[in-house]
Amino acid sequence: MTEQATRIQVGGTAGTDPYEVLVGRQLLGELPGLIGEGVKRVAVLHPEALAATGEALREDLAAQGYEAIAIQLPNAEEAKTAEVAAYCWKALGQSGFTRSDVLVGVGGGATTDLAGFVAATWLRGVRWIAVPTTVLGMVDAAVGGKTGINTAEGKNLVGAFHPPAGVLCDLAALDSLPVHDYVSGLAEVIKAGFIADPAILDLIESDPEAAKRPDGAHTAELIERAIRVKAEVVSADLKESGLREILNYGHTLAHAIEKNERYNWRHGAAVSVGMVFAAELGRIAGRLDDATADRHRTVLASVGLPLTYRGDQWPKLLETMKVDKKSRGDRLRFIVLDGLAKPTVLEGPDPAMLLAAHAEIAA
Ligand SMILES: NC(=O)c1ccc[n+]([C@@H]2O[C@H](COP(=O)([O-])OP(=O)(O)OC[C@H]3O[C@@H](n4cnc5c(N)ncnc54)[C@H](O)[C@@H]3O)[C@@H](O)[C@H]2O)c1
Ligand SMILES: O=C(O)C(=O)C[C@@H](O)[C@H](O)[C@H](O)COP(=O)(O)O
Ligand SMILES: [Zn+2]
Repeated sequence: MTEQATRIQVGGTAGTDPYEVLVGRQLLGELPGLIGEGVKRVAVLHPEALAATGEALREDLAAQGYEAIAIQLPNAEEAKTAEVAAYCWKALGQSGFTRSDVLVGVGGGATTDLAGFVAATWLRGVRWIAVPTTVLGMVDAAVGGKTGINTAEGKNLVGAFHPPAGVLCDLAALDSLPVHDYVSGLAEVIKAGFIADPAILDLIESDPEAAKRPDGAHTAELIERAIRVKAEVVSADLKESGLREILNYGHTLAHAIEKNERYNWRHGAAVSVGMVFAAELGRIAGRLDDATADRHRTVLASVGLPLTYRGDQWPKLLETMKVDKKSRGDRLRFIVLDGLAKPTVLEGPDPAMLLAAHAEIAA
């Protein structure tokens, strides 16, 4: 039975279909309503780590009369490849998936990015539902319709905007999440704090140890606040023609670090270093006050997120950053802060400025 859940609406403006993000416990009772009428087949895409969850969900859907299949994906970033997408297309083709059938992505951000991408591309777009099972998936990846895969040249370079029909954030899923992954997700929560909702930072600073636990006093509030930040931004600018770029705070360097580490760093850990870099860039550009720049280090370190990266890698990182999606021609663009919760774009910063900011994160 579905317990009382918090419902956050996304979209519904500028011609986009509205959908809801539900946050609570035991939410799977909501799934049939989201799957909708006249659906014959449902595919459950899940990572290896959630094999039992994926199979249980498949059995549940089969018991409800759907032709349900489970498609197991590799864990984490290994799922976000053209080969894995092709494997899914083959499974859907062999099962006769039509435009009236539905995909469900159950897992972390890597799983929902891949599941959403397969849904966006199969028959040029079928309905999909996100069931995020990590902090990061709940507060960021499953919301907003950015789907995609990586290529040899970099992170998320191929993808589509294809919003889900609904997002079910069952907080009970977080109980099995390794602490390393839990903390990684906090980087995106903290990002939401710096770009839009400083109350998030106050809550984490009030008890950093509790912030690292699913049973922490403020867990639900932190997750809901971060979702609201994301929902508001993507509702105003689904396709990133302007405002949505603020969600990329810290990501220009983060994606370059992830690629450089062959995706052995979690996304959130890289975003943590990327935000320290962006804060220094803002400070050096004369936009961000010292106290807010320093606060990045203290709040990120308080939950155990990294602040530095290997100093000898700068030329490679700079090269990779050139293919960041915010770049225009040869001009690099960064999200920086003009002050707390005042994100803005820094266009084509001087190379010396970038080097100086890099010196502040170089280990
Ligand atoms: N589309 C977007 O808007 C958006 C936003 C932010 C991040 N992302 C993407 O999200 C990805 C990172 O997502 P993530 O941090 O959730 O990592 P992840 O999806 O790689 O998951 C981390 C690990 O945890 C396992 N896992 C997932 N849920 C679990 C659970 N409940 N219990 C035990 N293990 C579990 C996974 O199988 C994986 O091994 C990156 O690829 C990033 O680019 C996308
Ligand atoms: O939703 C967005 O927009 C974001 O930028 C959120 C980011 O946290 C997320 O990592 C996103 O996948 C990055 O997108 P990209 O366009 O830089 O690949
Ligand atoms: Zn991110």
